[in-house]
Amino acid sequence: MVAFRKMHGLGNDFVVLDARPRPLPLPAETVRALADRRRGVGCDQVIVIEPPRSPGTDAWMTIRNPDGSEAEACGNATRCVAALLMDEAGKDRVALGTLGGTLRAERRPGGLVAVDMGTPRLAWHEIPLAREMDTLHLPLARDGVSDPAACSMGNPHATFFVPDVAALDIATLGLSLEHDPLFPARANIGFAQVVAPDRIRLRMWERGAGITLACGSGACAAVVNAHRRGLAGRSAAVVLDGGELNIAWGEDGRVTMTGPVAEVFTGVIDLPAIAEARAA
Ligand SMILES: N[C@H](CCC[C@H](N)C(=O)O)C(=O)O
Repeated sequence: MVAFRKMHGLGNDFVVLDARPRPLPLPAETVRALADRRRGVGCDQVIVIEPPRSPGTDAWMTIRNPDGSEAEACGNATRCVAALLMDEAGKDRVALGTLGGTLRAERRPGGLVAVDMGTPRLAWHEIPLAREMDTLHLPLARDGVSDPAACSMGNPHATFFVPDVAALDIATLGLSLEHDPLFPARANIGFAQVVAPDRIRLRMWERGAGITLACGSGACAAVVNAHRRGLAGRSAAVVLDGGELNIAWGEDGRVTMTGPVAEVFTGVIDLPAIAEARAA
């Protein structure tokens, strides 16, 4: 049996496992079973805390999508795991190693957590895209949306700017765009309505997960891409279905994301058993 914590950031929810005491091999079918909202615990991502892999970091964080794929970044989960580690150690700041780089987090008033999400990667091959092009204007369109901007926060993001996010069929658009051949590693798809230079309404289709109530890296990408397009300032409140994140793209090039965290319940689970039961 393995203990887990159920956490979320603005409703973007996670099953958090702790593999620091001992390795926790997670084959794709086990991740899919854990994330299954009817036959498992249910979550948007499975997060595994592992021993640190580089000096100066407190732990390593592995991010798995419900389809079993691994992601390089997860802003909302980073806040949750950072809060967990700070509470555990009685510290006010921690550093987490991820595939997307080292992320430093610290407590903010009101139970909020701020994460330095690093510098966005803006070149076509860093997103990555299938061929050389201007990442500010991608030749991509579907019903009613076109001309997105792209950047990477460690994970790939395309942001479409639209007049009314409520009018879009995100499920249909998102599924098709995530798998467009322009994105050799697929992509997270954001639909952003710039309400004001410091306020963006954002709905997300996440790579490997589908529609989520919030996406931290997606919120960072939306502010970066909006600013690059001259549509917003360097900081903005990003209003997602699940609530608001504060995003600031500093003059130093680094993006800071600030938002809440929540732990809902804990439990124990037999990982091999749920994978077998789901496969039955
Ligand atoms: N689906 C994303 C990972 C989770 C990102 C999101 N939950 C966040 O808060 O950043 C990807 O495959 O890149």
